[in-house]
Amino acid sequence: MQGRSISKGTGSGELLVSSEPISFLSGVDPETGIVVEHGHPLEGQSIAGRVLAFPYGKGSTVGSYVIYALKQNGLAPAAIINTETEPIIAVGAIIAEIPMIDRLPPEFSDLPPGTTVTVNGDTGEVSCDGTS
Ligand SMILES: C/C(=C\C(=O)O)CCOP(=O)(O)O
Repeated sequence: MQGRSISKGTGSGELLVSSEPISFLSGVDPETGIVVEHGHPLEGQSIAGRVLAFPYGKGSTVGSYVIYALKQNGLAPAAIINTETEPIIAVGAIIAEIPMIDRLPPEFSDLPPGTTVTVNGDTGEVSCDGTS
């Protein structure tokens, strides 16, 4: 599936999908990689090593730095997919060198949980590697 390149590089992992936006500052613990926002659909789940898909970022601009801190701590997502990104997530992914794309076709939402996907941030493509 073809999307838009945001941050270069290639990353593979199990798809973790949030129907809701994510605030990295105060919403994700950079020391554990776990979503800690109360009531968030991903609350309690680790984003480390996953291909993290969510609509777009929300909250503080400091979220870019939290994404960088996650990478420094070895807890970053393998790649990020947004429906339509905005500067906080895009900057975080670029400075942390996390592959990132957005603007995928609607069929992307048909991929079942547990699918392993590869995100190519150079070309903007995502490919399905199978289910685990
Ligand atoms: C630079 C900021 C905070 C800090 O140094 O901790 C301000 C961030 O402003 P937001 O309105 O939260 O983006």
